[in-house]
Amino acid sequence: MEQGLVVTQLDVQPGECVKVKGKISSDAKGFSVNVGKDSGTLMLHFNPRFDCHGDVNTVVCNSKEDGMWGEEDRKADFPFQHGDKVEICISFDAAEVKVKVPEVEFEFPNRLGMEKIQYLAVEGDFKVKAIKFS
Ligand SMILES: CCCO[C@@H]1O[C@H](CO)[C@@H](O[C@@H]2O[C@H](CO)[C@H](O)[C@H](OCc3cn(Cc4ccccc4)nn3)[C@H]2O)[C@H](O)[C@H]1NC(C)=O
Repeated sequence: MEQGLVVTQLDVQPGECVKVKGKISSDAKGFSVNVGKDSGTLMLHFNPRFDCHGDVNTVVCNSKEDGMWGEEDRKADFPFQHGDKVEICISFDAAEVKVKVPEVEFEFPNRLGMEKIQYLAVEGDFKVKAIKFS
C-alpha cells in the first residue's frame, strides 16, 4: 500500500482549521485522517470504513495515547461514497474535535486535552489533492 501523506512540525491552535481535500478511491475499503502530536499520540483517528475491520459504511473515531488505542466511537452518519471528491475540515477546542464534511459535522471529545495539532497523516484509499490551514 502506498505511504499516505504525513505532515509534522505543525502548530495548529484551537479554533483554527485543517482542511484536507482529496478523492476517495472508486474501490475504497477505508481511509483515515489522523491528527495529534505524532503517530502514537492522536487527538483523533477519523476512519471512514466502506468495508474493512468487520465494518461496512461506518465512520469509526478513536484516540491513541502512547501507542494505545482508546475506546472506539462509531458514528451514525456515513456521508461518503466511492469516488467522491471531499473536503474534510478538522478543528478543535479544549473540549472537542469537530470534523466537518459536506452535510455532516462529526464531534469527538478531546480526550487527551491536547492544546495544539502538530501532526497530520492521511492513510488508506484516499488521494490527497490539497491541504490548507486557516
Ligand atoms: C471485537 C474485537 C476486535 O475489535 C476490533 O479490533 C480491531 C483491532 O484493534 C479494530 O481495528 C482497529 O481500529 C483502530 C481504531 O480503533 C484503527 O482503525 C486500526 O487501524 C489502524 C490502521 C490504519 N492503517 C492505515 C489504513 C487506514 C485506512 C484504510 C487502510 C489502511 N492501518 N492500520 C484498526 O486495525 C476494530 O475496529 C475493532 N472492531 C470492533 C467492532 O471493536
